[in-house]
Amino acid sequence: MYNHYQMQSFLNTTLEHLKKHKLHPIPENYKVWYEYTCTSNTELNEEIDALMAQQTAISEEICHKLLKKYFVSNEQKDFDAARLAFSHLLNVVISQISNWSSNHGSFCQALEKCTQKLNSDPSISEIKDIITDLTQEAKSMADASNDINSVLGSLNNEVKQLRKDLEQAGSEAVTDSLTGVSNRRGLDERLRNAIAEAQNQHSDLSLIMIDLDHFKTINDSFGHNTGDKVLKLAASIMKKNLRSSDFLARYGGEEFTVILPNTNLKSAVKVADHLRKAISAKQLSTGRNGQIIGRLTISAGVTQHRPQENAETLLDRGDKYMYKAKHSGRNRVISDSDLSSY
Ligand SMILES: Nc1nc2c(ncn2[C@@H]2O[C@H](COP(=O)(O)OP(=O)(O)OP(=O)(O)O)[C@@H](O)[C@H]2O)c(=O)[nH]1
Repeated sequence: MYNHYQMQSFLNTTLEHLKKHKLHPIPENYKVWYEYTCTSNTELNEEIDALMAQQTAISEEICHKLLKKYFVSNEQKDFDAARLAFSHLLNVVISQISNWSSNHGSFCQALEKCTQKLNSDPSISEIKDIITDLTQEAKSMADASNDINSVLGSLNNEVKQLRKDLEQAGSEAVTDSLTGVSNRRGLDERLRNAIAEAQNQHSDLSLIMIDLDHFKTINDSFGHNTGDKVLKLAASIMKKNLRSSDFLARYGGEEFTVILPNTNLKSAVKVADHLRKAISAKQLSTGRNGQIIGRLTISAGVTQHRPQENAETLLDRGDKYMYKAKHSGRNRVISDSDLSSY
């Protein structure tokens, strides 16, 4: 375990490397150079040293390759660790800023002392000394202030940029790149929180599992690109037809999940049926030559959270109802009230 000063020095050195190689301070680049600075991975250090010895510029691309090569075995775990290390080091920067601020405060105190001496009826030679001290203090304070202000300014910008990159990386990690709605990871996080809230507040919580019907036929008949567009369209129709408190996620493939906080089963069934109608209302055609795709339908399983139940059981039950809706002919909604034995 590193102490505060070691971490501080790793931070400075890592940032220097990023600056020297003109790399964006994003978590991935940070991970590579932080590991290099800590010399915790001999092979990585040897490879970077060899590249630098050949005068090879360590570009974003090389950083990405190094990241994949040395940390790919458990990418998610490493990425999370990098995010944690990053957050921790941001706190170190913030504490550095506050240290500098308190130094700045002590310069002001020294100045106040000189003023007090001047007010205590000093002799002419004492006044001369005070004036000399005062001039020196004022000069060094001005110098220090300039230095501190410029360091504070650049550090502040650095921190803001790092935080922005970190937030962006965090939000990318929970967003499905095709549809723009939450991905499975984001869903898991949100569902855990929604269950905890429902349990603490004794409130209702329902869930809808949705699967697009015969989606393979769209891909097979019109191509994968058209399939992708249909997926995006389905997600955007659903998003438009949900309240802002509801949470839509792409569960995977052509399956979506909606979390509905403060919603009982009856209302959730109405929402699912509303989504089903909204999606099938649109006659779809391909963009280029306007070939008719037809109407898209969905099968949905709706279930309400039961006391003490975890996310996995809730999702499983919603999934079972959704498959039941498929097997009962598709384009329909099946819920707890239809299948109480599940
Ligand atoms: N275009 C596209 N297709 C996807 C994506 N993810 C999954 N698919 C396709 O979705 C199709 C799902 O097919 P199936 O599981 O057989 O289901 P289905 O054809 O919708 O039939 P039912 O669910 O039984 O109504 C597969 O062909 C997948 O390749 C994606 O991101 N883009």
